[in-house]
Amino acid sequence: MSGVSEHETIGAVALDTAGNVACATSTGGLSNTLMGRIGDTPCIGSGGYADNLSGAVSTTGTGEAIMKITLARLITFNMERGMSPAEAADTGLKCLWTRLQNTAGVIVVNNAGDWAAKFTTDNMPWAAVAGGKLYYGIALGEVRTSPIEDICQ
Ligand SMILES: NC(=O)C[C@H](N)C(=O)O
Repeated sequence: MSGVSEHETIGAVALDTAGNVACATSTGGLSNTLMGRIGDTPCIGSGGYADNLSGAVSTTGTGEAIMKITLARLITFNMERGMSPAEAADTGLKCLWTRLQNTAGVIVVNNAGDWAAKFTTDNMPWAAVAGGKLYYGIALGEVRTSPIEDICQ
């Protein structure tokens, strides 16, 4: 992310065989913030949100902006209204830019197993496993695939 020092935020979203979705987000926060700053990561609806009715989201970016629009909840709300994970993520990230001129990255899975990794930052390392395949990338538009067996040796 341009101009912002990050400390390795890691997120995960998952769907199990019983139809349950889950999200997890961990972060070292941002540099040069006030002592005691909490940030968005532990705030439900901002750093992450999961609801079996729609799907799960994990976010990374500037916590103050993400919290102002409760980005993770906004994306699940978009899915509740019928959007795919990719559309819901793009719409949420567009809102973050339009309202606050801020960028972020998100990973999303819905309760049907469709998923998306979207970001408006310069890049975001991401990976997904679905249908026996590994998908991964870093740069905008980069989607590489490899058979799951290749990484399970
Ligand atoms: N890189 C990050 O995701 C930082 C985190 N969202 C925070 O503001 O604390």
